[in-house]
Amino acid sequence: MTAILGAGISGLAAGHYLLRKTPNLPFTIYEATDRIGGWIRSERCLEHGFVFEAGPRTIRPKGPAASNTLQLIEELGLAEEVYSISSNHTAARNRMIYAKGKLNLLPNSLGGVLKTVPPFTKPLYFAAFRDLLAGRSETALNDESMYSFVERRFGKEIADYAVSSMLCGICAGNAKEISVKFLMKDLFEREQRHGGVILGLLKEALQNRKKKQPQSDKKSPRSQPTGLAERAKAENWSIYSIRGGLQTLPEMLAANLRAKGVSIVTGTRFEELTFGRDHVVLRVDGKEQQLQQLVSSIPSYKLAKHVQKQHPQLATVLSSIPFVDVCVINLQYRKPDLLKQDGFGFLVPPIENLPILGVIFDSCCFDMEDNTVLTVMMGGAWFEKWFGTNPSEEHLLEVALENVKKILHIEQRPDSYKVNLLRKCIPQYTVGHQDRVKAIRDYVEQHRLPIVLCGASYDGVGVNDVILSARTNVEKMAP
Ligand SMILES: Cc1cc2nc3c(=O)[nH]c(=O)nc-3n(C[C@H](O)[C@H](O)[C@H](O)COP(=O)(O)OP(=O)(O)OC[C@H]3O[C@@H](n4cnc5c(N)ncnc54)[C@H](O)[C@@H]3O)c2cc1C
Ligand SMILES: C=Cc1c2[nH]c(c1C)Cc1[nH]c(c(CCC(=O)O)c1C)Cc1[nH]c(c(C)c1CCC(=O)O)Cc1[nH]c(c(C)c1C=C)C2
Repeated sequence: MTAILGAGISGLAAGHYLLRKTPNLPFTIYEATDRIGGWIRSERCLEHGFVFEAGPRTIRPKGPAASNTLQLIEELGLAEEVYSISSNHTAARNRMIYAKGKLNLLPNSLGGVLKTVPPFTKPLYFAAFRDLLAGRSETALNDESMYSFVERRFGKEIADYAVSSMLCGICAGNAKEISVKFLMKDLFEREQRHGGVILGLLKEALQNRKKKQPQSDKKSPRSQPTGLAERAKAENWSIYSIRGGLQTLPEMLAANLRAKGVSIVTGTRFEELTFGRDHVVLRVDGKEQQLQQLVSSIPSYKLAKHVQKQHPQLATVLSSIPFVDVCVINLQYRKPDLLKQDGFGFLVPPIENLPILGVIFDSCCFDMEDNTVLTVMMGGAWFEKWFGTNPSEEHLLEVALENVKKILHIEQRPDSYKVNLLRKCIPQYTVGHQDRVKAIRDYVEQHRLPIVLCGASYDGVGVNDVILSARTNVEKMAP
């Protein structure tokens, strides 16, 4: 017997891959809340034709992890429900940052890199020169913060405006705390190896030319694009979602699993986890079950509580991965075209010292009939600084509306809104994260604990990453 803890997207994906690996092995998925999907939550207003997404709304189609998600979508028969946004759509081209009192379009072409574009005071290619001239870091580093790496190599402006905003828009995190390996592992390793990022890129390009080895020879079977991934490439998708909201994806996964006999139990809490030799005992709602293996897709800090008694050392590392709170406020105005500028939305760099992280222009990305729909995101690494520990919904809404008025000049009240306070929703891959995850997995292996870990706490925070994390870790399980 096997069980999966958590029915967020990673737990459900783990179920999908487990069923494929061992079709005759019975298993149950236990979910603590009364719904499936975890942070993926779409509230559909059929009457007025719009969707409020409380969590993720778009998925990236490029790269091996992305191809894996597209393959899953095809396997679930959802290919025709995909809603794609091509790279030349305004929602893909226009990403903005609010800085120095106005919205600034980020460069999306080579031309933009050659000119001086506000809020930057020099053309962006200057940053490449800076890296070439900066030389090697004085001491070899194992890890450092994203901010410190980018400031050292490319300068303070790039660190303050480009990288700090990008991190807000991916993990609601502080670039001064997040590990450079979270998004720039390759660049960091190039610097450590070659003494510079651009220098490393140039040297490697030369070496590759000498070897004349076609890249395609090196691809693993998993990264070979299949049907939908080929279509995404041919149609030049920038991002995509699913009609009716992203929640369709976990819903279809769950329906598919249930149709094949998998039991998904919601509203249940497992009380105790006891590891024995080659088995694990799970106590759920007063009943004990002996399992050969367990897949945990729940957040690391929650798992920590359950292993604390038997494995305090493991619990300490698990609970050392920090998480932040994000407030997501959806706003709907029953009037189209309230926005003066089309685009995906804007981010606010922390140096601006404003209480919002950014705003997504949902109705520019997706067809929302005659509505303007926006999502304001607030908090993250700065949640307590701005909102204390227990802010009221009214206060959060007023802060969001004040900033929408100030930045987007929308003065009217929304026709409908939803305030979602998502506690501990995004793990922070702070400096040392890679070593922490290695320590966790080494401990599990050395103590032969029959548990497999997947989900956002370990191998990446995007939807693609957590689905791939589920697949990779389930495929590694003993038969
Ligand atoms: C505001 C926001 C915006 C985002 N935007 C994007 C985006 O645009 N694109 C993108 O790719 N990604 C985005 N993400 C990230 C993505 O949504 C998450 O990484 C992903 O949904 C995490 O899935 P998961 O299954 O690992 O974890 P979760 O969704 O946290 O699922 C874990 C499940 O385990 C359950 N659980 C917890 N404890 C127990 C227990 N003791 N017993 C049983 N069950 C338990 C929980 O209730 C939950 O259902 C965003 C995330 C947030 C919060
Ligand atoms: C302001 C808060 C957040 C916004 N989105 C997220 C948060 C926390 C979460 C999120 N967004 C993206 C990912 C990663 C997906 C992946 O890599 O698989 C996550 C976890 C995608 C993303 N969104 C923005 C950027 C620059 C990225 C990186 C990938 C890409 O280029 O698509 C921009 C962006 N995010 C938010 C806003 C307001 C925004 C504005 C331009 C909100």
